Amino acid sequence: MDAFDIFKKLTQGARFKRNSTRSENPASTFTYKTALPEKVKLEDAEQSQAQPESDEGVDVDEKALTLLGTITSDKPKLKRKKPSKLSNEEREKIVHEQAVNRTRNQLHINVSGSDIPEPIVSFDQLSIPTDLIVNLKRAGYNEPTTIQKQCITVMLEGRQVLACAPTGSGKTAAFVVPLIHHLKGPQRKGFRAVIVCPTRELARQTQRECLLLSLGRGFRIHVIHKKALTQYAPKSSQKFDLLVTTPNSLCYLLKQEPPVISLANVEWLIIDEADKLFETGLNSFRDQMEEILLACSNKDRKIGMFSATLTTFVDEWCKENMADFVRITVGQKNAATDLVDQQLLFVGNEGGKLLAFRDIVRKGLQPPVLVFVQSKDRAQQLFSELIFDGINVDAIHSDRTQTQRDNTVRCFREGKIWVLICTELMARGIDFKGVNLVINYDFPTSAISYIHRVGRAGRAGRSGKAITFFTLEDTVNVRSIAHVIRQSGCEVPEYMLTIKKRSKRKLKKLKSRAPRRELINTTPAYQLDKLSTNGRYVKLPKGDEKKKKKGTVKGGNLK
Ligand SMILES: Nc1ncnc2c1ncn2[C@@H]1O[C@H](COP(=O)(O)OP(=O)(O)OP(=O)(O)O)[C@@H](O)[C@H]1O
Repeated sequence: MDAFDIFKKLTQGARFKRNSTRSENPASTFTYKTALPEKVKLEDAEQSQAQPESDEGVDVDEKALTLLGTITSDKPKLKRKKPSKLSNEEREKIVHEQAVNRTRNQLHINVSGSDIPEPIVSFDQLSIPTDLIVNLKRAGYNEPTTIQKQCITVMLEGRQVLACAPTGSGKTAAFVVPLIHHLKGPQRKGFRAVIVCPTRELARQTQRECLLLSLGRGFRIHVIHKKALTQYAPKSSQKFDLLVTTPNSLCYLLKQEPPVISLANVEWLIIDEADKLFETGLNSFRDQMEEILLACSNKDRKIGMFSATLTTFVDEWCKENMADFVRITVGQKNAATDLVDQQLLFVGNEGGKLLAFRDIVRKGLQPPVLVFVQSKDRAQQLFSELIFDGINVDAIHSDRTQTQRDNTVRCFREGKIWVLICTELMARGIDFKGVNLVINYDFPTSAISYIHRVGRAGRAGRSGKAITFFTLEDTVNVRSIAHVIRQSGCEVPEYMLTIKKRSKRKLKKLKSRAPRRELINTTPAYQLDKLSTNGRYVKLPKGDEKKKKKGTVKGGNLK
């Protein structure tokens, strides 16, 4: 759709006087889009990065930008022929385009870019070798999900993409299938594709999906692990075709003198959870991403950006750095999945949270359940409380060793752990099959964080439930999340939507630092033998310590 089409749509039904400006394309006079810098450099962009969400959870200005983002005044002005002067071929083309647009509307697919291939209905329509189709079916993917319908065709044509689709909607396969198709088979030329993800757990999961969908092709797909970081040899990387990595691990290898890894042959760079990887602030990945982009020095390198939530910065960056890219959005941008029944629960104070949690357990817990807290200390504290409740519970966070993290994830996947307490580490991308319930024990610090947390349930078309606790202190932050919940079709009490807005500065502060909270602890003071100030260690009451040794106390193995 060009500027003229958009102007026509926006002014449908309006009458215009004949005047001297009639020959001009009126859309070109729109000034919604501010001029962009010559080249948006990663480090310059801090200023231009919009808040991921406004007070309402979704950036309204950003929406306007998306709608009008494709309008650029330097586009050649198209002279529209009168319908009567169109050739049959031209008329057929228009009818076809209208049919494709109708299909996209029905699927809630929004695209921008030029010459975008139409969405497929079934995998069989793809011009890819049958072994890939067989692998898809073997994985249980009988029909493409909405994002796959549009994204796979676009990427198969070698086009760069920026794709935003709800959590659990199959974005991974949407980029893995075209990648495998483009890489064809192993070539021993070193890495030709790199997938960057924010956590190692997600990298491992993506590696598994790559292996599953490329079965029979003989690809060597590598995830850099801690041991390999010290033993990595440039020669060994020649054997591999595809690298799935976190920015930290990859940059560690790139920084070695001499560098132990080369990305010069990379043809495709996939940035999963793009908004997270391009975020600014303390411990952000922005600098590493810049290094990685520079290291992928092949001039024909293509980029694919994926996430369930996107920021204006990512959008602007793509416009400036990715030639002829296609933007694909499925459903509403920055919205929570509508497959999850969401509820906000007022619990009064910190003590009320434990009562509410135990009440949920008493009414009947349907595992697997994920419980999100705001810090690793709180994960440990909650674990120490729940371990005596007779629930198979464990906790995962960045202070645990990689082996512990891997074991915990495996046990949770196998159903040996029913309740997994986790931090933001597990909020993005992780696909635990059939999570029935997500509990936000600690209120998320932003609407974006909320969207990803609740998105651990309601995946691949299944339904799920999310309960978010809030205390008196959290009340002022409820509004933005209440709007997200309402937007995804769930009910929220009217008063929550009208709570006084917080200033942008306060929201930004909250996003970077979660509020201080009381320790999670119900042990009476006289039994608190040694509770360290950071609440990390609660000495077990006497009898229980023995029980634990005997293995009669259910629970994980937090150290
Ligand atoms: N075509 C399909 N048919 C059935 N299931 C599918 C299909 N494609 C993907 N899935 C399944 O859907 C689930 C979610 O997929 P995936 O993890 O790729 O979602 P996502 O969109 O990347 O989510 P997130 O935004 O949370 O990272 C996975 O269990 C995957 O196996």
